[in-house]
Amino acid sequence: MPHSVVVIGNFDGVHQGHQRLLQVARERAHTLAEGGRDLKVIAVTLWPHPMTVFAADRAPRLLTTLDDRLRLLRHYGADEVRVIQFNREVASWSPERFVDTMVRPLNPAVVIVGANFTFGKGARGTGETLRELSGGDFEVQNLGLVSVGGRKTSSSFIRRTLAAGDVATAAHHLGRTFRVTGVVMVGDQRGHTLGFPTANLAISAELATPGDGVYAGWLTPLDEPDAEPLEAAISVGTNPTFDGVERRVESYVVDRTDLHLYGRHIAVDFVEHLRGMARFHDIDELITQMHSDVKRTREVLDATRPTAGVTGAGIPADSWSAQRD
Ligand SMILES: Cc1cc2nc3c(=O)[nH]c(=O)nc-3n(C[C@H](O)[C@H](O)[C@H](O)COP(=O)(O)O)c2cc1C
Ligand SMILES: Nc1ncnc2c1ncn2[C@@H]1O[C@H](COP(=O)(O)OP(=O)(O)O)[C@@H](O)[C@H]1O
Repeated sequence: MPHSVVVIGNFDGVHQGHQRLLQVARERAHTLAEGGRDLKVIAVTLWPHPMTVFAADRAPRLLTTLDDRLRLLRHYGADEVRVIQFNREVASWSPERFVDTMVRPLNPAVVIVGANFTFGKGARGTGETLRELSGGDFEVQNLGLVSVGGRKTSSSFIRRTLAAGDVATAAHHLGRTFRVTGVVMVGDQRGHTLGFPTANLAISAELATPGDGVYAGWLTPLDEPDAEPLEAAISVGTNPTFDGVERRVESYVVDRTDLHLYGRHIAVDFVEHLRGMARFHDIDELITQMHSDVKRTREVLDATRPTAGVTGAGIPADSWSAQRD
């Protein structure tokens, strides 16, 4: 069996730190080429998130689905992804057993992990443990955490910035805009009356969503090959003006009246936070505010327009949540 380059992690969000790991893995795979061929880069990831197994009520809302995680890991450099189904049994493995079962069979020449990586029972194993357990059979490369704008990139930091509505900072750490996907649901049928029809997505209990507020972003139909991202003013919340109870992501595609989006699979990419969600006592005030949101949306997006063939998230359409239906 030829050697491989292995990267291990949760990889939630496949953020800039994860991307760096994959980039270094690709470089090593090239330098260590055997018989004129780069070694295979294998990403090993855990699913579900370990916290789901130990304290489901404290499990984080994830930045992407498993499906998108796999797609993104491949996009950023993995040739192959191995998913370890995480459960109490796997969690109880000693670091030795973890390495013997999950790492050695991949015949790594080098294993690359991030500085905050832990594994094995009680998360006792670290990069250093991995090095001791290698017995010199493979090299262990322990990478420092990537920082963006003076803050260390981590999935939990990105989750916090999203919860606070700071989608621009989340995007800097993700290396692309934060994206929510889903099938357009029927809402309260009020949007058309207000002059702002919105494509509504239900909010998943398992996945992260930006905090309540109004955002500028992009709506991309995923079930239409080569669909261009459309400018959108996005509202996240319960529509407090109308005493709504259900939290939703509602996107108004700027200046379009010809869209039929019910039942369509779409992606919504968040570019910038415009304001907090407000409760208006007069509907005309809401409408006036929405006009100004749309104006601001145009200004923000004109400055960040993605290039052709690239999704609103800033990466090629076929690498990211593409045409799944
Ligand atoms: C750009 C934008 C801004 C919005 N801002 C608010 C707001 O501040 N307060 C509020 O209650 N609803 C807000 N909404 C949500 C509207 O109330 C909602 O889209 C409307 O009630 C239509 O709901 P429906 O899609 O279920 O028919 C906003 C929607 C958009 C598109
Ligand atoms: N510019 C647009 N942006 C978003 N959706 C639009 C637009 N134009 C038409 N639509 C369609 O209108 C529907 C939303 O209408 P709306 O009155 O807001 O009802 P709902 O309460 O179901 O959201 C969307 O699902 C979509 O099919």
